[in-house]
Amino acid sequence: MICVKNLRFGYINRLFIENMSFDVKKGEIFGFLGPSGAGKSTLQKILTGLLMNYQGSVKVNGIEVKNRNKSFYEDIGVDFEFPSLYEKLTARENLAFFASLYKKSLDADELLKSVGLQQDADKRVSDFSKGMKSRLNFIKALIHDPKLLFLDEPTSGLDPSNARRMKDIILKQKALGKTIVLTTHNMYDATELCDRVAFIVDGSLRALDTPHNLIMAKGASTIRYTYLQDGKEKHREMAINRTGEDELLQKLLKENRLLSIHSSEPTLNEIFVEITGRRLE
Ligand SMILES: Nc1ncnc2c1ncn2[C@@H]1O[C@H](COP(=O)(O)OP(=O)(O)OP(=O)(O)O)[C@@H](O)[C@H]1O
Repeated sequence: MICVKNLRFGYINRLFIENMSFDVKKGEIFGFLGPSGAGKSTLQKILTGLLMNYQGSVKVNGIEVKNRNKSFYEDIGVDFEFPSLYEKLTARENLAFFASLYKKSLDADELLKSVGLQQDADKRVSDFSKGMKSRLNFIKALIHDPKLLFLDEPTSGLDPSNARRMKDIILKQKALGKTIVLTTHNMYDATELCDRVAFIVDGSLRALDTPHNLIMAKGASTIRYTYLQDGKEKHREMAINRTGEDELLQKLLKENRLLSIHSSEPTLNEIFVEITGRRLE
């Protein structure tokens, strides 16, 4: 769906992105994960044809982005971080306007309902809260039923229940066969939503794999168990792949003396720090 080869790009004289290559497959949720200023939005802008003076090849839907024409956007939905809505129009009027720019359009009421804005459909956007605007901006990206969605920080600024609603819609879009490219600094979102994530730092791609592989490649998970000894609660921690060698654990299991046992994997955040030497926040 997306094929980037030897991409090079700079805002001024100096190259910011040097020789980056990656593919995004049809039907996957692909995440750019990185700290502020890493280049996530820059990449999104290149992929969506907003920054055209790149070198190398960037093909989206089979089209070299530099040579895009108007129909390029028929199959692309974009929800970038700052809402781009007409404040004097109502939510419904905004959707009708944006739908008129495309050949195809979905039912506006259904979309408004999906993000809990059905009661606010006829209110002016100027009277919307930040979270309401961001939900409307999100369905604006879906109005023409695009095959490919670009989302910039889709859950940022949303309360937990609306963030959940947004993530469910993203997963539903994937189930419909859509390809989704999203940026985030939120490792929980990346772990939950993304089939594959690219770690981006200072305009370069430092790792690219499934969240599970990235986590598992960096050593075994640990287990922590608690038991009673001489009337006192004690605990012990060890690598999950060494449990067979732990005589105490075998003994406690045999004597039914374990009080609790937990496993803990490193988080994607810890892996990010280990690979890139940088924190996500
Ligand atoms: N229009 C521009 N002109 C010059 N430099 C820019 C421009 N836009 C972004 N940059 C620089 O490019 C770098 C990457 O910015 P970008 O917005 O892509 O980062 P990001 O990873 O999306 O950050 P955030 O998570 O804060 O949105 C930063 O150093 C930024 O200052």
